Amino acid sequence: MDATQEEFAIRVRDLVVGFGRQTVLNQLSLDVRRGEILGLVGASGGGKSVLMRTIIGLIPRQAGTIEVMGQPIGGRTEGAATTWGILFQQGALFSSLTVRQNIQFPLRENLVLSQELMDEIAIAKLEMVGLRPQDADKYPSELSGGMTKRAALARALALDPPILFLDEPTSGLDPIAAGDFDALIRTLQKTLGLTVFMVTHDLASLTTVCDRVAALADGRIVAIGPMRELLQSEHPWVRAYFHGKRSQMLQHEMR
Ligand SMILES: Nc1ncnc2c1ncn2[C@@H]1O[C@H](COP(=O)(O)OP(=O)(O)OP(=O)(O)O)[C@@H](O)[C@H]1O
Repeated sequence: MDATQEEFAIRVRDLVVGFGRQTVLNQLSLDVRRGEILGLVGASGGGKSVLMRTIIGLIPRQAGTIEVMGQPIGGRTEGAATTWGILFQQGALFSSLTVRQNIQFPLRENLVLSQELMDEIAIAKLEMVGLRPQDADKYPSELSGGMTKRAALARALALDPPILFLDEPTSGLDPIAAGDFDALIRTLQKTLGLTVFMVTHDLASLTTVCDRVAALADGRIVAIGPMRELLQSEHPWVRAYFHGKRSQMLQHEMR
């Protein structure tokens, strides 16, 4: 592995993705450094989820290259979605399975382990995300929003992935639960050395946990850097996003 491969967890070059006549990502390039938490912002419908799903290998691309942990991602990467840690915005857990069974799902799909070992792993992952062992037997309908996110995170961590992909992880949580979840992500990133790729609209998350923020507009990354640099960006969409009335109000509150 050369030095560049060691430095970057994800490298995207000249990526083109579209559906029918619509081009969603147009010659997009992006580097995610190993061990960083990168926040991705962009207009609604701008292509954030499409970018994440294309990197994971769930959506085919029309052009460009993608490397994850030094490995080129093919047009159709099978299995990546189960071996990397992914927290989708919706459909986080299988409703007919208990929390324990949900966490064990990727283990069963990818490994051959004894039930005893799988039970031990499930409890260890639950503790890692701040849930109690007795939560293992609950069904998703018996969990609060915050607990659901944590259980989904435990499942995402089941196979000890080097990268976590999070799609709006704090959406639907109250500010306290969202803050707790951000703190958890930060702790996991530090203790496990994870790289985190996070799509979010949450200004508090962007400010408090992201090492860098990338802004997606017109199908490309138009600005990338620490939040203080993004706030200085001259790009019209980035300015409108961070200096619009709502953002200003929040930033003022956060001071
Ligand atoms: N499977 C698909 N087939 C056709 N069009 C799609 C598909 N997935 C996404 N799109 C289109 O691609 C565009 C980008 O969608 P995407 O979900 O990535 O937006 P987003 O930036 O994540 O938005 P939001 O912040 O609202 O979640 C939209 O116009 C959407 O309709």
